[in-house]
Amino acid sequence: MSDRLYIFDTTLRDGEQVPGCQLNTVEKIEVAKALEELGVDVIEAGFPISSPGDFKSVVEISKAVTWPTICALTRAVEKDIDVAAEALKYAKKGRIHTGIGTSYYHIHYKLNSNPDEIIERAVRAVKYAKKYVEDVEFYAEDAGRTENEYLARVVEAVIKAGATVVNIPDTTGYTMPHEFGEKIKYLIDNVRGVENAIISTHCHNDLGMATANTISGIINGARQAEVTINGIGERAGNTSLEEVVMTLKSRYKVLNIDTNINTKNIFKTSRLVSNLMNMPVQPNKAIVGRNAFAHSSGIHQDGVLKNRENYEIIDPTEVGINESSIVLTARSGRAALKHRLEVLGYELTKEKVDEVYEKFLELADKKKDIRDDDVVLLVDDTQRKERRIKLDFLQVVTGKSLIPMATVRLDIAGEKFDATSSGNGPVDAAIKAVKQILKRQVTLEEFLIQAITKGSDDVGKVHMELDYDGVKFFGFGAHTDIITASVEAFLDAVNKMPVQ
Ligand SMILES: CC(=O)SCCNC(=O)CCNC(=O)[C@H](O)C(C)(C)COP(=O)(O)OP(=O)(O)OC[C@H]1O[C@@H](n2cnc3c(N)ncnc32)[C@H](O)[C@@H]1OP(=O)(O)O
Ligand SMILES: CC(C)C(=O)C(=O)O
Repeated sequence: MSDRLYIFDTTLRDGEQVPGCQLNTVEKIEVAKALEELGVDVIEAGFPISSPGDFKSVVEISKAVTWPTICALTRAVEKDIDVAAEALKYAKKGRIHTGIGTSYYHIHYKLNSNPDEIIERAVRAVKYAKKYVEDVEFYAEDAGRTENEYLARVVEAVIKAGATVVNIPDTTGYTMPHEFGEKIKYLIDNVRGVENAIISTHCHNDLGMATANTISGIINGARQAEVTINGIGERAGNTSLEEVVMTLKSRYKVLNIDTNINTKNIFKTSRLVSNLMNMPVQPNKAIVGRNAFAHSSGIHQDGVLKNRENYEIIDPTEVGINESSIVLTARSGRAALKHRLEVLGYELTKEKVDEVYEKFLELADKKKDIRDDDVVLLVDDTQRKERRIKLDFLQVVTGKSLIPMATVRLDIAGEKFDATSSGNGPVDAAIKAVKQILKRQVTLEEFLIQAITKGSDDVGKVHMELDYDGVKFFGFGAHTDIITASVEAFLDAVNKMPVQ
């Protein structure tokens, strides 16, 4: 039979401690409702004594949320507990989360106390909170750096005092997975009455091991994990909800542990939190980062297109992402390009794909990522080769305090023609040189240049409208060099005119 892990979300408390991530009450309610929809068991809604705004948020979240337990944080201080209890009065299921530091540092340098006095304060706080609510969670702050024998004494005492959940935080993110796992196992094996409480993990990510430590704690008997969306939280952050949940889901056969999380809501909740808190998700963040299901190198893309599971351990739809993405870069191969062409509606022969691929590599070496627009332009560009009048060569001299000059060589039905011209700008000089060769009376009626995306490495798109003998001809060109794009657009229109 499988075991159940309770998910305790502290995005609205530990996550919200991050500078710049503070939310107002309305925003907090929106996040709380999303967390409820996601299926978390406990929402830590705030630290009510800390400010009137946080107090109000805990009150309003308690009213707005239907079934998850609403938790409020306190110190081992009676006034904190009174205020938390007051804030939780509308919660259908309320929990007070109280606690105190237990490491040598915290006892001596933060609390100016001693180990026995800390146990007394811990017990007093739990008993005091029990006057208000049945569900009392105790945290042994900095448990990660607390000696196991002493920690076991603290845990035993608070469970005896009535704690229903005991949180073993690695507050400073100091432990390694084997140490954290051993700590949890030590408590499970040595604390009398441990079966009367749930042991919880609350790991910070200072050494990048928050998720590994949490999983190690779970393997060793913890049955509640304290997590945040996107792993946000004090300093380097907390354990991320999505990483823990998807580890349990992906490695179910080994771990045999369930959660109540509706994983299909993970991505949208991640984006909601990121947007409301102005906290971008790093692109390579596991599960929810922009690149978590994006494949950019040719060998991987080919593998994914043959069978997604060659390079993906999670089906992106399981976390609410529509599909894996194949990102075209200079490291992509023909399989990826062909796939993109097909998505865009092009069925090209192998030879044609090879031709487009060569152009694609030239462009991809200049431009960081290739978008659909670029691919369309590349196909158009290879078709351009079949035209009667082609641009063979273009050289432009331009700059501040210089007269712009352009030299153009055109290939007209296999014969080469050169011309040089000045102009009031480099485009004007180039078009004048082209006109010298063509000797046609064409008028440029409209000229539009656009950058397709955003970077200075972008492809410039040029649209032109020419008038020849009272008839309009439209031309289109695209290139990372806008003067080349302009000449190509001009020639595109000219190629559509009747042959002289
Ligand atoms: C590890 C964590 O993430 S814990 C949660 C951290 N979150 C926050 O701190 C946000 C909310 N905090 C606050 O709003 C304020 O710090 C308050 C309201 C709690 C206290 O404010 P102040 O009374 O001005 O105290 P201040 O913040 O300067 O110092 C904290 C005091 O609490 C004591 N303290 C710290 N933790 C605990 C605890 N768990 N139990 C009892 N006392 C504690 C400190 O020793 C210090 O006491 P001292 O002034 O006698 O030395
Ligand atoms: C208050 C506790 C649970 C905490 O946030 C920590 O120790 O990191």
